[in-house]
Amino acid sequence: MDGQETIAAIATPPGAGAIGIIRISGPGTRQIAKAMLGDLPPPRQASLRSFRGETGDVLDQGVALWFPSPASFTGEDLLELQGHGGPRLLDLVLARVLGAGARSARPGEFTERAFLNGKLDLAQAEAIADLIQAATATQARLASRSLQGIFSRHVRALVEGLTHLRVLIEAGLDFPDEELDARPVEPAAFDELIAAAEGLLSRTHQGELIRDGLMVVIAGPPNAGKSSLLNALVGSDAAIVTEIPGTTRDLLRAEIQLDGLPIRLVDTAGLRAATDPIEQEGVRRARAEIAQADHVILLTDDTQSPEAEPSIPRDIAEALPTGAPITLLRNKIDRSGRAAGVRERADGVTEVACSVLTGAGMDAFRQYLKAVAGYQGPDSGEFSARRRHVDALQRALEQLKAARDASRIAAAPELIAEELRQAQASLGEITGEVASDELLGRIFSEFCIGK
Ligand SMILES: Nc1nc2c(ncn2[C@@H]2O[C@H](COP(=O)(O)OP(=O)(O)OP(=O)(O)O)[C@@H](O)[C@H]2O)c(=O)[nH]1
Ligand SMILES: [K+]
Ligand SMILES: [Mg+2]
Repeated sequence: MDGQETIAAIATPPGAGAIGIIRISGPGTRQIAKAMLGDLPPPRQASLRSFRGETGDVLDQGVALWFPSPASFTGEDLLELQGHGGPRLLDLVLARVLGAGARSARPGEFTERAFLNGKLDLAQAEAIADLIQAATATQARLASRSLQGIFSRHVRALVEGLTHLRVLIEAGLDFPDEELDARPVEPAAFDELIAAAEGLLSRTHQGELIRDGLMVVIAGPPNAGKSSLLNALVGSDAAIVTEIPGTTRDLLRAEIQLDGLPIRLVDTAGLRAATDPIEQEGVRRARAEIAQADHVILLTDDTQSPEAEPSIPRDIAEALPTGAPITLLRNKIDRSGRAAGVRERADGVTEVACSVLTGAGMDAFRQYLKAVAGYQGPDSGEFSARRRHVDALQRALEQLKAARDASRIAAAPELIAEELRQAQASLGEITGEVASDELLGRIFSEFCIGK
């Protein structure tokens, strides 16, 4: 983006409100300010002004805030007009600004310019969107910390350590004849960096869990008690429960929080070879959800086969995304007589025995859900993070380990240097030093207009 165009947008939410704010940024802002306000207000001071139309008529009166470049949010000349919050009035004032040479801003374009002008890095820019979209107090608190640059500082510290290693290794490449320090960098030199990367990855994962949570799909044969489980977790009669098998056909979604961990629950149609076309479609949808789940809870009715060790059907196990756990929940133990609890079987399957109806074993099940996700509680979060941050850190960690392995077998220093260079590039994706236009487009299009 060239930053040559001047952009404008209404920055306050749609609808009537006490105050409505219009934001203008870019090289034409100064001209627009003079045309509409009569003069350029003193920088960074609230100034009462009339906002004038093309013929000099007063459209509104309010506070004008003038931030000359570079000391502004975007780094460009920026003007904020704070007038009355009537939607028609705001449209009028915006039309006037556009008529004076600005164009409508795209979603997130102000923040994108702030990023491109070095006012904040990419992780901080994402934190702005997270702050605005935060649904819980914890999410807001962590997004605010990311916006303050707490996450970015951790990433930068890692990059610094990495750069130090690169300098040592690449110096050897550039001056191979100098005998002074021709000894290869010890593998131990990588260990500290790898430990730091592992620590940051774990904290980033907590931040991602608190921001995005996970999707848990409740599946199993008809009448196992899937909808009853959804209702018990939600704490209300969200789903229809009857003793008739095949009650649920549509997918039913509900969001819950376990101790600050957001969980998107999906109740599904009972899995069986249905003849009814509506139920068939329900089963098809259930399978499609399983294929996208972060965790599948497979219910069985324990009164049906209390003696057997129920197995996980192969087709279900294979439909799951790689790495997503599947848990067997033996329900209705109030009637089968089994003791409540969580146990890991010899074949590696984790089994939860509980009664959704009486609540026996349900607390242990809730604890188990958190533990499987690796969630350490609301206080474990230090900053907000996204999936792409976790992925980038994971890649950097693998590249660091590859560099250490290469140094262990005394591989060519070029190889070690290349792994380190790639690790640094992975970390650079988080803060945006390395970012494709496609990635930027994806990130900023999620913003609201005027931000
Ligand atoms: N005794 C007992 N009955 C239960 C328990 N959980 C559910 N039920 C009963 O089992 C029956 C079926 O429950 P649902 O929740 O509708 O089962 P479902 O798996 O959603 O069934 P479909 O939607 O038809 O596939 C209902 O009569 C429930 O009251 C339990 O823990 N103990
Ligand atoms: K049912
Ligand atoms: Mg149901």
